[in-house]
Amino acid sequence: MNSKQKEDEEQRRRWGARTWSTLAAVRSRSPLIQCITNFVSMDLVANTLLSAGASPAMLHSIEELPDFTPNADALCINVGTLSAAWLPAMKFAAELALKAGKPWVLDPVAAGASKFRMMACLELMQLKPTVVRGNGSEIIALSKASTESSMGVDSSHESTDAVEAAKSLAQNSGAIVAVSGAVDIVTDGKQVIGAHNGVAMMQKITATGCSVTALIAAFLAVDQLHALETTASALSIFGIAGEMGMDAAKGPASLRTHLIDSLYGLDEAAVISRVKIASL
Ligand SMILES: Nc1ncnc2c1ncn2[C@@H]1O[C@H](COP(=O)(O)OP(=O)(O)O)[C@@H](O)[C@H]1O
Ligand SMILES: Cc1ncsc1CCOP(=O)(O)O
Ligand SMILES: [Mg+2]
Repeated sequence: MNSKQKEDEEQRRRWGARTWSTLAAVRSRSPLIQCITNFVSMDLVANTLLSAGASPAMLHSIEELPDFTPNADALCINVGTLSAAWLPAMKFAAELALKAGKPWVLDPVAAGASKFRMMACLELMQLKPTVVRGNGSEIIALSKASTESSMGVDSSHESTDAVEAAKSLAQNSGAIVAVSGAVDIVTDGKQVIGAHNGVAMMQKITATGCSVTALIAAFLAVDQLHALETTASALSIFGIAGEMGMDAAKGPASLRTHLIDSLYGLDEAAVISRVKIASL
């Protein structure tokens, strides 16, 4: 190997060791992750968190938040099935998490679909999420605060189309911004990291994006001081579970099952050998 190849291999090994260490911490500490998420995603999000070793709680009534949110280890807010009835609780939970010094993550599902949804996402962004994770179209729409594309939940952009939008959103909000896709992009507005794990069929399972956002919350619960790197590790782990699940899957339904099983069974050797994270 030449010196560049040796350096790349050393960087890849360091990422593998870091990623495994964070997953091992989630498994040993089983952080309590409060999820205010959409109806479609609740099952897969909860099972993703359980299989990673975390403890999910899908709790969204405003009456319970003062007792519960400050004691959770992280909060995940997802606007997938947003309604005016749910928005006050989302905002109150974010305020409580912020006040308690707990990490919280936002999944701006279909942010550009309507003015109401965009307004809700912008108001939630004001409450300082640690990380925002969306697909390319969602991050571009949010960065421009635009509903002109009036999109659904699926992306019509590649993640690489959204790098500048993600950097701008990170600079303006102070959040780490992650854009999922064939390569998952993570940025703090300056540094840009790429996580190259996963399989395309993951897009054909509803709520995989929601689930990886919740997994980011679980990883932040054990290491919020390195949010940029921790987010890249979570994205890589979920992608590796997809890759290993794909070896046994026949289509999206069986991939959903095998992804959960693979996430549950990940060991150090698989993680160290499969992690593909690098600075872009
Ligand atoms: N073409 C692809 N190749 C590999 N992994 C992908 C691809 N597209 C999406 N993924 C993975 O699937 C998951 C869901 O991503 P995505 O579909 O972009 O989010 P959303 O469901 O919010 O639209 C992420 O973990 C992402 O890394
Ligand atoms: C189909 C749908 N509609 C509202 S939320 C949702 C699930 C979106 O999940 P993901 O963003 O992970 O694809
Ligand atoms: Mg999504």
